[in-house]
Amino acid sequence: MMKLYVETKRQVADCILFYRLGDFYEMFFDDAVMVSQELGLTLTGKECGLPERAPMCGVPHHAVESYLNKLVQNGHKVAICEQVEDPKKAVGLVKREVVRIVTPGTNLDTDDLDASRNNYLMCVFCLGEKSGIATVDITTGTFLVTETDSRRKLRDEILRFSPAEIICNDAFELTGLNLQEIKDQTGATIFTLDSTYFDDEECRQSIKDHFHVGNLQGLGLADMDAGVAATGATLRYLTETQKTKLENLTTIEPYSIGKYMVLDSFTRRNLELTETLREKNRRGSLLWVLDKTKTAMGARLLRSFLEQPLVDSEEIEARLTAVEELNQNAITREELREYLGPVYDLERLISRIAFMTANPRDLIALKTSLGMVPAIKTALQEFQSPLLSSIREEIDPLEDVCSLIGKAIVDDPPVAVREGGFIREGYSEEVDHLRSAKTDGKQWLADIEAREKERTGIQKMKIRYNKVFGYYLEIPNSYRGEIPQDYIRKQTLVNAERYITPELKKLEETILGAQDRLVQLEYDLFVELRNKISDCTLRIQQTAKALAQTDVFCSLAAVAERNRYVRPKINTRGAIDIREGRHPVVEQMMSSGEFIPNDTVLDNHKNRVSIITGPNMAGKSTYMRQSALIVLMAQIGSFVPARSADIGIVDRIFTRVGASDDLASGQSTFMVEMSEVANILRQATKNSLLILDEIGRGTSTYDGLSIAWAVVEHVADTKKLGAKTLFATHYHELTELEGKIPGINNYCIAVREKGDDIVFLRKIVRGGADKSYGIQVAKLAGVPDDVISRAKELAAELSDSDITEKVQEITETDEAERPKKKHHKVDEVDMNQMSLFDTVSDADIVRELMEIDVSHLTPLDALNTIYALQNKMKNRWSGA
Ligand SMILES: Nc1ncnc2c1ncn2[C@@H]1O[C@H](COP(=O)(O)OP(=O)(O)OP(=O)(O)O)[C@@H](O)[C@H]1O
Repeated sequence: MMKLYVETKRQVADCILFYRLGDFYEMFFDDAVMVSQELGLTLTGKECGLPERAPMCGVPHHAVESYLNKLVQNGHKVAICEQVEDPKKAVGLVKREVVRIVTPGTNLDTDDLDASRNNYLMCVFCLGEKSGIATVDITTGTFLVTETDSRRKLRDEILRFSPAEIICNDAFELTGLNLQEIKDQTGATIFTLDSTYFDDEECRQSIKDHFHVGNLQGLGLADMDAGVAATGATLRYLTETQKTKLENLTTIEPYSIGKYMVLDSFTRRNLELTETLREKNRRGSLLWVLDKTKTAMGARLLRSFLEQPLVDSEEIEARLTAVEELNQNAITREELREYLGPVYDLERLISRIAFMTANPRDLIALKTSLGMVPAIKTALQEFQSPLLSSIREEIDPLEDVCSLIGKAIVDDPPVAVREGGFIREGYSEEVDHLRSAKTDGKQWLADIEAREKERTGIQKMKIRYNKVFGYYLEIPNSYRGEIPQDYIRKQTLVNAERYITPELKKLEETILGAQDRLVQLEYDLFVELRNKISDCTLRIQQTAKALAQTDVFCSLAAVAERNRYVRPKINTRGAIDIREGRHPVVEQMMSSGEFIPNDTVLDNHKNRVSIITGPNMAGKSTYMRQSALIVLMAQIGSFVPARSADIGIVDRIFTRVGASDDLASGQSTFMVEMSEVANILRQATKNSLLILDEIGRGTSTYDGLSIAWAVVEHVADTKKLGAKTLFATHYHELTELEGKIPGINNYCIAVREKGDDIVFLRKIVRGGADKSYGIQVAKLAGVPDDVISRAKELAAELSDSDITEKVQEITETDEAERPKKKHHKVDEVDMNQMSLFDTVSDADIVRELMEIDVSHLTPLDALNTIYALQNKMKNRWSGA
């Protein structure tokens, strides 16, 4: 046995080998040591003909999937070796072979996967500057392919898909991409394949064979040499690991990277698109606000919308029109959402069917889901927009498949296909007969006994059973002369004789073999049915896709209605004009008070760069992120949180927000900040939107200010970059640039001084703030009083020698040429806003206090809320 094991292990040297022996899967040698360490299993030894016993550990076969999943999640490949029938030998003879290889990107055990995200395997083929990227999710049948000439875009694509596994040629490691960063950010395991996987001719042939086409033109792959290599290698890798036909990969979708807005991983993270920056929670992300989908397919599609906003105005408008129609016809939309409720994950179900791992319950889930499809298709008739009409066209009611399952499988079947008991009565005569044999057998025997008594007149005959003869007729010796000729004598006892008849033996066979035959027959019928459904994979996949889209657009429309979003206008002039915009997440997370809306005006001319100043905690970051999120939402086809919004399409959004240490890569906070800045300045175009928050704060004041200054000059200069930019800073000196460089405007977030304290007004106004109020905010945060007083003393001393003078030297220009700077005394701004605070009553304040959901407040929000309430109270009593 050990010899066979060692031979098998040699074939799958890069895998952990799970070797089935009886009811256990066993591992030996290094595999055993590694698995025992990673899974905490006991390590024992086995005689192997060597002086030392072979290290060994094992897992019971019924629990193998969970052990296997853990290993795969840890980045291992696992090969399963089992006994299979040997077609070359006589029936019943078996051989051992590897039946399946499970890897992180090819794990089919969907129960252990997050339904709201894809499990991608990505194949990267690099040749010179070019890379072909094939991305596949075998649990859903998604298969995408693209090419790029840019390393940066390759990295962005990898990070965008966040694959569980990357397979590549050896040139990938030479691309200069930071593989550790890729592994850290995606959690992907990277395996390098040998060059034979990427052989051009073989790749072309395997693609043609798989998709049953004569040439690659029809698949859209004709001009994609690198894409073809990546696709061909993917098909070979999947065939080798799955050891079966890849029936659910029915289509391949070539796409161009330029079709989508570029969002690098920092931006996705900083804007908290799918999870929050710190806790990595879904709650608090944009996805959390927008995802009111009813199906797992819809949830996955919406996530991919967020990760790849569009740049084509027609496509964006088409989505917006669909959302608008669903928004206006709320009754039918809610009807649709109700119909979508019972729809299971059709994409994953059909993959399980194609890979022959689906059980009877999966088929019932499919039937339940398909049962909703005709109603969804009918409801969609109410909508006329081109996108919703084409979605309706794509939906196949699949009534044939639904009724086939309905006729064949009972409504509440057992999970295990080997237990039987799931074929519906009336579907197969034989099944019905075998079932009756089990339950009606006794009656059949009684009927025979009665009939034979009648026929022979032997009233004392009895049908009995023993293990030696099975069923027999026992007749007392006194009737010996009346025994019919067709009775076959089997045994003579002292007082009686035992007989059998052909009829009795046949019945015995039926009764005794019924259970085994029934289970086998039900299994065969199930496999036949599963294969029939598998033939409909493409139809089911197309319908699933259409249902996922319906779900996403309904969700966007429902969220728009619930949160009072408006349809944005889309323009290609590059002008962004958001009136009374709100932060989609912060406004949902607020447990008390109202979110204060703000305007954003940016264009490619007079309003290119906004320098935003204001105290800490004033709301600068919130304002900048909300502007970026509104642009992004518009470009995925969503309504936006604003009174009105005119959005000039941007090709990229870049953010540099806050300080983030990257200790793992040995980089300091400032180093990380500067590499992000460098990346932005190199990658951004004049059609990009830049969100730069406190550039340069991670170093000394002079250096920081100089860097921030130079960056502003660079982004504002149309000869250099000229990108639309929101730039928040505590360097008030930067406000000097307004009027000096065209396109730069100062804004500040207003606060009001109240004695020694400040009131946050959250309103953005033109002009620069003239004070930073850092000490007041420190006081708010609970810094001890003596430290605060000392800080005030020092601030008074330092103000005389502050760097403003220095800056004025640098910026010395003809004052007459400069437009008058609009420095606001914050006390003067927005008095309307302030009166809001002054007119509340005690009862209002108490009510507001009572309504606070303390369990959902962060400490900072709590502090803010208490402070706001306290101020209202102070205002009231000082006014009284
Ligand atoms: N428009 C608004 N309406 C209501 N609350 C707001 C608004 N803007 C911001 N806030 C609240 O103020 C808090 C602080 O905002 P934010 O972090 O944007 O301030 P900041 O000016 O960037 O601070 P810092 O300079 O210290 O980074 C937010 O957590 C949010 O709860």
